[in-house]
Amino acid sequence: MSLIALGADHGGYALKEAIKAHLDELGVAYKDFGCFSEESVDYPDMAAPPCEAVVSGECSKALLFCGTGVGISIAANKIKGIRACCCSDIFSAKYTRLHNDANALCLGGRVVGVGLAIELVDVFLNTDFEGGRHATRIAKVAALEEKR
Ligand SMILES: O=C(CO)[C@H](O)[C@H](O)COP(=O)(O)O
Repeated sequence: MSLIALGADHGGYALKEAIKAHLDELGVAYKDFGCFSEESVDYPDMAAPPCEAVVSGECSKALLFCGTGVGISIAANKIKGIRACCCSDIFSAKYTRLHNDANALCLGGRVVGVGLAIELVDVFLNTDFEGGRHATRIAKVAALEEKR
């Protein structure tokens, strides 16, 4: 598995650290774009560097964390080429890969526990895009980006 980009604000910092320990156990390589403490930071600032690493091809996917997972997903989805999904259930984490080819998973450190977060990350990282009719729809999403 290629390099995974990690990013978090202070509300997601502790969960990011827990997921790093899990990725270490699995031997999955990652690049941590911060934050590096629970000092307050702004989630748009923390979303941009890992998402840009995905868009540039340096990293294959991003795992993003804030308090709810929502703010950092909103910010991530402003970056051209990013398809970010905020998930707290396994079905959505699986289908956002199968149908949406999501390249960023956003988790809420104040919403999900470590055990569920690990399962969400595992299904997200290990599920491939189905393509076919879904590729047509992804192309239409990309066309919407071009209109901005
Ligand atoms: O979840 C978030 C964004 O969606 C942030 O982590 C949350 O808003 C931070 O809140 P506070 O500054 O009160 O710690």
